[in-house]
Amino acid sequence: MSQGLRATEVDLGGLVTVLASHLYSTPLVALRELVQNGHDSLTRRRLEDPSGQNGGRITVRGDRSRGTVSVEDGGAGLTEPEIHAYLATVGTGYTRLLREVTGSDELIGAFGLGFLSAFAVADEVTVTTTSHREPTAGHRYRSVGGEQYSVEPVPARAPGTLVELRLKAEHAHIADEAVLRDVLTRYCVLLPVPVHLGDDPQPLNAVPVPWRQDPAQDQAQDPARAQASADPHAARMEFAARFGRRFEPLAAFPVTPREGSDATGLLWVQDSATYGTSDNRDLAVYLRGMLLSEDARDLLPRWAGFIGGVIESTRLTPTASREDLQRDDHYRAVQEALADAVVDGLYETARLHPGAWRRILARHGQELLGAALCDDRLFTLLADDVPVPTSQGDLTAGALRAAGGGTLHIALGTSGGFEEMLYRAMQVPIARGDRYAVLPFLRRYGQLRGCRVVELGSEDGNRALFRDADRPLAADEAAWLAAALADDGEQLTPARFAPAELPLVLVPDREAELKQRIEDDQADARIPGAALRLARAFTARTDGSVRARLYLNLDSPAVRRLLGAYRAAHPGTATAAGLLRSMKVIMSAAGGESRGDLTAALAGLGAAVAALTADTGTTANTTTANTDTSTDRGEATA
Ligand SMILES: Nc1ncnc2c1ncn2[C@@H]1O[C@H](COP(=O)(O)OP(=O)(O)OP(=O)(O)O)[C@@H](O)[C@H]1O
Repeated sequence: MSQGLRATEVDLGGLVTVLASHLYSTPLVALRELVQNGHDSLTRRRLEDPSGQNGGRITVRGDRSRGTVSVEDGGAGLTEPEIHAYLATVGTGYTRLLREVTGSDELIGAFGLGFLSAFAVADEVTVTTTSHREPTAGHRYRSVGGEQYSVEPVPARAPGTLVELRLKAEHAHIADEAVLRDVLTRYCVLLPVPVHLGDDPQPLNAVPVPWRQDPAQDQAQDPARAQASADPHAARMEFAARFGRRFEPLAAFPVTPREGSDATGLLWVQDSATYGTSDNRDLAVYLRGMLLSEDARDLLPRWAGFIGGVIESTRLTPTASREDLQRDDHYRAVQEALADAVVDGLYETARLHPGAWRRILARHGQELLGAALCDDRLFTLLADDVPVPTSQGDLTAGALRAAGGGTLHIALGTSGGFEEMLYRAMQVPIARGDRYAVLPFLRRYGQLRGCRVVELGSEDGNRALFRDADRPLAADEAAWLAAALADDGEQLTPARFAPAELPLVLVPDREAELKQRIEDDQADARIPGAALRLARAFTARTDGSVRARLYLNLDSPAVRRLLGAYRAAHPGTATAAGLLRSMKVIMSAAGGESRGDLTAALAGLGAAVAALTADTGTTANTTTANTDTSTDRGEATA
């Protein structure tokens, strides 16, 4: 076996295909790479010939009928040896060498790969170029597929380069002006050189970049920019409105360098009706003016689903495709800086732009509740402002507390049911603890402001609301009431509560409900094992046999009369009890709690009305009918 060193073979054809077609997520990236080469070439020319032409531009043209796109620059151009050494050599570029020599951080290219992406969209690529160092010589590079190429002399042109693509049939749409405008506006918005589409005299990237504005310099150079930098808030809003494709901005605030992060840019609150679980984070990252990542949402905090933005940073390291970022220390530093910038920006908005702040609270209330729990400063900012959904519409925690006489009332169930009715009767708003983040937010608010929190549906909460009856009922009375009023799984609990007009309240045991749901979900195998074990640990103390507590209000005149009638063996006792029971079942059905037999309850109601309006002679029959209904359910009767 040979021990000598051998050269690794490269299958150039395969490599070109991989690089051209699989490195980038979208073939449109080819446009970005060609515009970037134009920019670097203009920069090269300025660095090599500082006294020469100033400015320079890039022009992109599309011709749908011919199926071509061209990118032209007035930059440094290439000599023939440079064509061979840099343009046609994969992995080598003059741009990187130039950066190393000059230390310029304006140059974008680094890998010597970008040009190959032209072959992802084009069958044939032609490059016609004249170097500013040899202004009398012209060269034309031509390649079909990228694997082989030719270079021939052509008449000299003004220094610079014209790259022409003959598009593959499947990419012919790229030549459409609308497509080019859309893609290039986004790619080039931060490029310092003007990029023109066709003969349009207005560059695609003419929008003033608010975080790059220097009032003194702008005043000297451009009145429009000077105006923009005089009103930074208006300039930010305009940039955000133009850039944010999906949503209108409600407020925009700057990203500034801070410890470990050089990121600058703009963040804005999107005017989208988002919900707790929606993630509309939208962040574009630019490196030296070129779009690097269209969707860098992970740089934004997870809770900031309503934030859009643009940042630029020279410390974030791109992957070779320049579409994603290395997850290194700088990445994490920028993540922290952006979280701070969002919180600072929200503070600034609350302080300086109350109208916008109100709209943000109204639009993103639910998400902000969750966000407040993830960030202490945000919690402090939002604690008294953010709306909480309640039975009386959205209220701030402070208003909820004031209306509850200093207590925050929170329902744990999903529907109003009797709980809500109780509170309606008391005219106390009750927070919807089943909604996203409401319960933990209010618990924390209660701690912060030192106020009582009653969670209705939990044992503790119920105890706080329904005072124990001070004198227990006689055993036979309690047993009779339970039989006459409670359905299966309901535990009758004599109590005292306001308002006195309310005779009874059925409060489902939310923990038992949860247990039931977990068992059902498990039957459907929807809960993964680990989650199920956790949930079970939580519901272990609930045996599940008591699904609801039926609180009987001993302060209620109706209940007192009923007990008096029972003690006096009044003939209407069973009718009256049946009426209350029917009312309970009907109301819980109306509240979305299907407990008890609704049909029997409705029939019971009819029977009671009949009994109450009957002649004395027929009362006994009706009472018997009601008694029969009870017996059918296997319960004791009076
Ligand atoms: N329009 C142009 N004008 C002058 N030189 C060019 C032009 N386009 C490409 N080149 C030369 O060809 C080289 C290779 O270009 P290519 O786009 O493949 O890589 P790059 O720009 O150097 O790096 P990257 O892969 O990071 O974009 C460049 O470094 C530059 O020297």
